[in-house]
Amino acid sequence: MSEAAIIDGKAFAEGLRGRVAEFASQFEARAGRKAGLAVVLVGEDPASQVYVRNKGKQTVACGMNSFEHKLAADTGEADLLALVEKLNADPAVDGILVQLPLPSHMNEQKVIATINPDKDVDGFHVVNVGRLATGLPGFVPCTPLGCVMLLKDRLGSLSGLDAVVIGRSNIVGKPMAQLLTAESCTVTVAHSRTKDLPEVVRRADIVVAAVGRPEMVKGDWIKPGATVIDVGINRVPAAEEGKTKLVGDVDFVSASQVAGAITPVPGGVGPMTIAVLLRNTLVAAHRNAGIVLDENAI
Ligand SMILES: Nc1nc2c(c(=O)[nH]1)N[C@@H](CN(C=O)c1ccc(C(=O)N[C@@H](CCC(=O)O)C(=O)O)cc1)CN2
Repeated sequence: MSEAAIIDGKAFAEGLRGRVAEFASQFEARAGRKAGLAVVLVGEDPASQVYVRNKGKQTVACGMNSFEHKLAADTGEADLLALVEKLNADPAVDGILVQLPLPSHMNEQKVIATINPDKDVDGFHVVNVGRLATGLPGFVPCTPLGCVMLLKDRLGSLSGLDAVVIGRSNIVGKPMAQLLTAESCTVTVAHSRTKDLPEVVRRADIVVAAVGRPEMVKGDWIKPGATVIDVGINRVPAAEEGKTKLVGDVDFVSASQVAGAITPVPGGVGPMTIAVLLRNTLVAAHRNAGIVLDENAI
């Protein structure tokens, strides 16, 4: 059996950002203003700080406005809600994203529910969750939409394929299952209580691992030739004393001996998250300005 093809999410994300930049420039010419994304960070979580910095840089690089709001970790929930309301009312802001996780004294659901669904470029608001579930146009969470883009780029049509999604989070597992169902896959959602998980995974043409457990999915769980999408980003100790490294939820070394194609970590799904966020922001800008956009062209 030959080694799996590597699905290069970093390169795909770069191409997507290039298309966003082209359409962003056309939007500016037609609307007389740039599309704008507001990102709110509460606290000093180091990983979140990096993600927010990268979001700002990539937004500007695509020719859109970036509005960053950094709040102290002890900010009251009411103050965060007031900021979100202000951004809802700001016509320069097309997309609003509150970086997760929030400090434990804040109610994430309440904060997300305060975002105007038509500016909710994360696709986390229940209105957008409902739109996705019923096939209405809305916003789809960035990571699962990025996974589907990679899958369609690799496989073309997904129709009739057996897919297993491991993990049932609101951010990845559940929307992923709905997107794959919309692509006419036969979808199984597996989780910590699934009986004989390796056997369930072995039936799948497409495996999406989003469970948050380092290298849990082993090569002998994978059907030969299957496409494996690894959403996990786990920091673990490296061989060298005192160092760490990133690994996914899939044991890459054994899985890549069996799979037909696989996303690496880093450089697979991760870079798609921000690229899709920029795409969603541009879509929001067109909808908010009443300008028609062929959303499939981006
Ligand atoms: N409001 C949101 N919060 C969070 C989201 C989200 O989509 N919306 N997702 C994650 C974090 N995230 C973006 O916010 C994100 C995660 C990972 C990457 C990425 O490019 N990962 C790289 C590795 C980066 C590294 O070296 O640490 C990769 O996998 O190649 C981008 C964005 C949680 N919060």
